[in-house]
Amino acid sequence: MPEQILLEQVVDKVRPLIGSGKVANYIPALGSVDPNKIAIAVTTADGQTIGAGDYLEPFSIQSISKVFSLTLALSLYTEDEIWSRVGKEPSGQSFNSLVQVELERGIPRNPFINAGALVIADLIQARQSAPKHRMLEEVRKLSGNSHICFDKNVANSEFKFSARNASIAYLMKSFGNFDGNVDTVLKNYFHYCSLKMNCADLSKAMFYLANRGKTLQNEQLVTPVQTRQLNALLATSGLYDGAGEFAYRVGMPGKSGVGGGIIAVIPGDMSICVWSPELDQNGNSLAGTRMLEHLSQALGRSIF
Ligand SMILES: NC(=O)CC[C@H](N)C(=O)O
Repeated sequence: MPEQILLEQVVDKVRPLIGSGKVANYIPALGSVDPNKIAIAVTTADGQTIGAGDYLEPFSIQSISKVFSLTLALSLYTEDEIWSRVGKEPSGQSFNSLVQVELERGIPRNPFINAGALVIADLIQARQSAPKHRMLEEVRKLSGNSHICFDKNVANSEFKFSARNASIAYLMKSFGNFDGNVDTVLKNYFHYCSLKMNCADLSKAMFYLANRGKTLQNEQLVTPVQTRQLNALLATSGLYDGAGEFAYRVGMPGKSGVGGGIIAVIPGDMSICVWSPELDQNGNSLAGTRMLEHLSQALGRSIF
């Protein structure tokens, strides 16, 4: 199990990499984040959370929310209902690619690229009243932090510059794979992405992925088999077009977001969250990936 001192060493080792990536600015409200922030937090099998760096500072979780929405959809729909509308394969394309949706007739490759997450948000919208509020309640419960909020500024900024995501949704609609009102579903999806959480919150909230589906509060959120399946999808598609490189260097199921956060899991042992806002060319946190690589080497742990 990692000790506090190890987490501090990991942060110190990687800090010099700040300056070699690029903060996402295609969502204008994200562009103003301080690139010098760096953090790691780990929740271990005994339920303890430790952290180093800015691990109590909230950031925009962005696509990490796609893990929460898929988990939620699994509780609302049968497997067939979900997997007839979205695939389970790595995309090999950027996270917001439009061409693949056209070529594959409106069925997104997996639930972690934008097209797939929009289908999942469409499914949630069809079965839940107040989906934004319900998601907020869920993440507050999973992390034990009742102060978690949406960042309205980020959500509105994304909606204002939503041409690409709206195009993806309309293209899927043209193939009959999108039922709801596009603007309504986009607004829900952007709110999920705009959730502000810190590394400690996220490592706690993702604990169920390391604990056979049981949350820190000892609730069975998904079954042990579903947990294994979620981790398999995270290992193959959680880091977009960088999933192979991430598997090679880090060797854990993981999910990144363009806010610079990455969550990762060692099943049975721990859930981890790192944060550093500058991204690599695939849209994954550059120093964040490196922190996970150092941690996995120091612990001698990987799923492979
Ligand atoms: N990779 C990401 O984190 C992308 C999420 C972002 N909200 C988008 O839709 O573009």
